[in-house]
Parts: sequence; structure tokens; C-alpha cells
Amino acid sequence: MPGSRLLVVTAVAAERDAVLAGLAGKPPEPGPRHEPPQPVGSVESVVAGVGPAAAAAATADALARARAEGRPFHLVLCAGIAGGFAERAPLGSVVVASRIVAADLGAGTAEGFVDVTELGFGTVAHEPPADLAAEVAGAAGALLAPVLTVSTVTGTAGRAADLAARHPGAGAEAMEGFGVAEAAVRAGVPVLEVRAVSNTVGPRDRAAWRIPEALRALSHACAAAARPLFAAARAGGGRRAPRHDRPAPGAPS
Ligand SMILES: O=C(O)c1cccc(C(=O)CC[C@H]2O[C@@H](n3cnc4c(=O)[nH]cnc43)[C@H](O)[C@@H]2O)c1
Repeated sequence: MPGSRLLVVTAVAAERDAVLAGLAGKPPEPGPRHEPPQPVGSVESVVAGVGPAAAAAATADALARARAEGRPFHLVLCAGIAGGFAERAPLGSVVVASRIVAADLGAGTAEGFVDVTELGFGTVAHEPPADLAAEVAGAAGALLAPVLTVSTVTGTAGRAADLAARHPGAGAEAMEGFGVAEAAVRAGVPVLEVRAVSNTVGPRDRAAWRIPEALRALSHACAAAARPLFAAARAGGGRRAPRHDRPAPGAPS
């Protein structure tokens, strides 16, 4: 559909497959692995790799190429699995970001962590369109809450408590959202983040990760939210994000 284009950014191919199957209305049922989904015409996907730097680079590249080719994107969806803050986001639940927050971008000091905004170097949070995020969360039966972006997966109770204290109400942590949002905001394209919880934020227990269940939950959430997502892509996310061709205010020159 011309004029309605959605860019999906995931870290790995399994997340992409889950999202595209959901958007195509074919979320997988439990059981043997399904075929990769057929592409939906107005959706393109990028498998960016893990972490905010890879996510920002891949998103910026996809947005710039599409714009140069005269087929710009109207909405960016960052999606994947995540760690959930247990009291709000249990295993298998889904979180839609009300804010996308860079949680470890800053400096350690004798008084504790100071983020880059407090240091005077720009922003540590991006805001998805509030109405759209709420509508997608409602359609998907998801928690609407801040999603933290970290470069290191939390592996201790101490760090989990520290993050929860600094970000009261946070629903989940993952590793790509802020990078995707940096690229999208600079290109003037609205951005959403949707995460399904594969593990709890806390002491590292790799055996307790429930990745297949989270991927299924992600797929079902995307199926349930497909209508508002496509409507938003047609409308450009409801509102344009501010565009930064120059460094963002407060960024070092
Ligand atoms: O701990 C390990 O051994 C390990 C092995 C393979 C991959 C990982 C990851 O951490 C993958 C991170 C990947 O998934 C998202 N994710 C999922 N849960 C979390 C989390 O609790 N904290 C941060 N990120 C998480 C993330 O967006 C990455 O794409 C670990």
C-alpha cells in the first residue's frame, strides 16, 4: 500500500520471524517450528544485531536508503524479547514502551550513576507517540511502561534493584530500543518498542529463560496490534517526530 510503510527492527532473525508472522495474522501455535512468514507488502524488516549501536546503525541505514529511493518509512517498530521487572512484567507478558530510556548511558561517580542529561550531553529518553503506544498496548493486552535499553544484560540482584530505583515503573530491559529510537527521531519518523518477556531482570539464570514462549507472545501481540500499527503507519504515527539533521540539542559539537 503506497504511503504506508512500517520498518520492523529486531536484534535476531527469530524475533523478526515472530513479528512478521504476527503482522501477517499468522502467529505460531505451540509445536514444531513453522515456516518463515510471507512478507507483508507494506512492512520491511531489519535484523540489526544485538545492542544499541548495531540497532542505531542498521535503523539509520534502512531509513536513509528508503528515503533516498523515494519510499520512506512512516513508522519504526523495535521489537523482540526482553527481561521483565518481575513485579510488573512476568515471563511471557508483553510490554509496550511509554518511554524508551538509555539506562546505562552516563558516568559512575562516588555518589552513584549520573546520566548524560544530568552531565549536560543530550538525551537519555525518547517518547513514542503516547496515543499510539496506549492503543497498541491495549490491543495487545500489554503493559504500557518505560522500557530500558542497556548495553549489559543485568545479572545481579543489586543491579536490578539499582535500575528499579532509578526508573520506578519500568517494565522491561532490552538492548536495542534507544539505538533504534535515536535513528528514528533524527529521521523524523515516529518509533514504538514492543517487548515480550523471556526472563526476569535479576540474578543471571540462563536456564530459566523462556525464549520460545516469549517469541510466541511477541507474535500474538503483533497480530493483535496489527490494525493500529498499520493505521499509524498510514498516518505517520499520528504525529511526526522532531527531525534532527544537526546534532540534537545538548549534544557535544
Ligand atoms: O547470558 C547469556 O548466556 C546469553 C546468551 C545469549 C544471549 C544473551 C542475551 O542476553 C541476548 C540479549 C538479547 O535479548 C534481549 N534481552 C532478552 N532478555 C534481556 C535482558 O534481561 N536484558 C537485556 N536484554 C535482554 C536483548 O534486547 C538482546 O537482543 C545472553
